[in-house]
Amino acid sequence: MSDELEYSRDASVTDEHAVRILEEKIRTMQMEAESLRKELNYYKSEMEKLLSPPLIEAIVLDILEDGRVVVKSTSGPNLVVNVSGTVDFSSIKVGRYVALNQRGSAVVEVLRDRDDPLVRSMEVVERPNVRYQDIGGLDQQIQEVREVVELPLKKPELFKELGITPPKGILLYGPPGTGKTMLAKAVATESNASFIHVVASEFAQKFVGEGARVVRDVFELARKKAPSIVFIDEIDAIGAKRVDLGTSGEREVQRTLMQLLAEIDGFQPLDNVKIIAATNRIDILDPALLRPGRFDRLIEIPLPNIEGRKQILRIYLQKMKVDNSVNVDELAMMTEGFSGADLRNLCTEAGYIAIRNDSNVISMTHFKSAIERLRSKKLSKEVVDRGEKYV
Ligand SMILES: Nc1ncnc2c1ncn2[C@@H]1O[C@H](COP(=O)(O)OP(=O)(O)OP(=O)(O)O)[C@@H](O)[C@H]1O
Repeated sequence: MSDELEYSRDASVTDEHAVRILEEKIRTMQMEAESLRKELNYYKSEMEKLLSPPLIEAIVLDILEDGRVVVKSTSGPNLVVNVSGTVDFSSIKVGRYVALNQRGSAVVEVLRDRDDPLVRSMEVVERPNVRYQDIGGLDQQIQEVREVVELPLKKPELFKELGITPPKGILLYGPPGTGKTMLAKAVATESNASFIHVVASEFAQKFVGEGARVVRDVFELARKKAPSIVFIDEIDAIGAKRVDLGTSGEREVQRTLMQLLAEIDGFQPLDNVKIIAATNRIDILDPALLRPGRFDRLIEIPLPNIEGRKQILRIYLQKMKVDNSVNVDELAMMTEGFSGADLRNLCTEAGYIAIRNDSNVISMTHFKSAIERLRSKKLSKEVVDRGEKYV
């Protein structure tokens, strides 16, 4: 091969390499340009936001037939305004917060519904459908709740006549999954009362700065829906013993608790609103909650004993297709330490095992496998709860 040929091959390899490098550079720069373009758009839109005039917040009071609405601006008079064509008219409702343009002449935006989070963490059931007979192993507790909640709601005159005051609030305490919520719902059903279910831990978290207002709203609703039962689950989230109130979060929880106490104190024992609270941690509750006239009737809802477990199992088994091998007494003996919720899960699990085994009826063998499975699940959960899990 001549020197000349060798040189020209070398030159063409070098050129190819240079082209590849240049192409790579172009690609990188194109990507940079794209990202700079995005950044530019972001800053442009931020600048627009800063320069745009502020809107006026208002609440809708009425919707007129001609398509205009009456609003009350949060700091001013009532106004009759038009609704901008960009707004979905069907989303405008009385009581909804909207934004008016700067001149205050038209609704230009419908704002997030303020009540949304409240509604989400508060369930209102006009008539729950849990009955006393759906609850197993709590006969004595049911009896007590009937006397102190159901009877005063149904027959207040009886108490007036005899001159006795029933408790305004009762506290159900005991381990998770033992039927506290069920019991509260059942009293509401049997007393023909509305059931307002609030989870205290949720509103302590969700309503930063608004806990006290939410408590007020809950009780206002309870009065409107009376006869009613306000069920406050996990009350320890707002009713734990006072800590040193160093942080604003602690002060907030404290304000929520004070409002709750004020609401309870505002009721008369024979008003047709009753408060049932529930906790797994009675040991940490603020004694202020347990003073006479507040939650002064404490009812323990323990894990079911063997008789209780039999009763609960019977409730669930009667709805299931089981064969003759299934022995309730034996199952109750094998499930020491199980809560009502665990027993319900056991029945469901046994059903799944039967399905997996192509069986159209549930047998004792299915139950035994389900117990094994649930026991090991419970065990690993306990380990995790105690923080003993190795990672
Ligand atoms: N005593 C019981 N009888 C029948 N079913 C029960 C019983 N206890 C619990 N269950 C079943 O377990 C489910 C959960 O129970 P529930 O919510 O009432 O427990 P809880 O004590 O309120 O628990 P938590 O403290 O976790 O809120 C119920 O919906 C029901 O299916």
